[in-house]
Amino acid sequence: MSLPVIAIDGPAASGKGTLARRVAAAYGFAHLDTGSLYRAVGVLLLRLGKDPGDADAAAKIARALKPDDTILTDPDLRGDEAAQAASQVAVVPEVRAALLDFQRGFAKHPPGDARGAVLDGRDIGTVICPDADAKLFVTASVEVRADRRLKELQERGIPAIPSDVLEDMKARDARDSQRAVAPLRPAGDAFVLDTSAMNAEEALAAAIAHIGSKTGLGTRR
Ligand SMILES: Nc1ncnc2c1ncn2[C@@H]1O[C@H](COP(=O)(O)OP(=O)(O)OP(=O)(O)O)[C@@H](O)[C@H]1O
Ligand SMILES: Nc1ccn([C@@H]2O[C@H](COP(=O)(O)O)[C@@H](O)[C@H]2O)c(=O)n1
Repeated sequence: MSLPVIAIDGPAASGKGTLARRVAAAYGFAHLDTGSLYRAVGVLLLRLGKDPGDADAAAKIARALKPDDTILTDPDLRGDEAAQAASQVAVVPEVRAALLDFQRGFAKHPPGDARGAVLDGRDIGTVICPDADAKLFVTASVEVRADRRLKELQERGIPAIPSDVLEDMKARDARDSQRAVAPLRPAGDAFVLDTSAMNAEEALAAAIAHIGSKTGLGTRR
């Protein structure tokens, strides 16, 4: 019998990662942040001194990526350089193809004794898990998202110029939603959750209400 899968997609800093972690904890599911896979490919490419636009080198790295590779938890993945490199390697069809089995493997056989899987990214509901039991598309206005990212950077002690953060966010949105392969868009059957005026608790409550209505699943507490 297959285990339940929840797909959570959305643009940068929409809060999908925060929501995915909380949904996974609420249901006792394993969570995969699929952005970290693209970030890992981007960072490894930069460390080899290659250009993030080098499609052949990026595809080779993506094919070799394994679930227990230490790069997947490397703090360098969280930086803006990694985010920009990730969105460049993410346009390469061979990179996306190489990471497909990794993600579907996680959804089908989540690690440990997890009772299901939550995957967050850009194409989970449309490409990776089109048969997911529930799909959410988390969004917020680009200004709200840039403000969240700015606060996050400030909390980490990283200096940032507000207008640069907003422009970077717009550039990544454009690259992610306009690429030819697996562009960022809500699946036809996704529940669109605009968190512009919601805090993380309110977003979680709305997500749980939707997941419950679609699947009949109850949370652990
Ligand atoms: N509903 C919310 N209200 C306010 N802040 C939020 C909300 N959800 C998340 N945040 C904060 O916004 C920032 C971005 O959230 P998060 O990392 O979850 O976004 P993301 O969509 O996964 O981003 P990315 O795609 O860039 O990894 C974090 O600092 C997080 O704590
Ligand atoms: N399913 C996915 C996940 C991510 N990407 C690309 O990676 C970049 C970084 O993702 P974050 O979620 O960590 O911000 C993102 O901008 C996408 O270009 C993807 O294509 N598909």
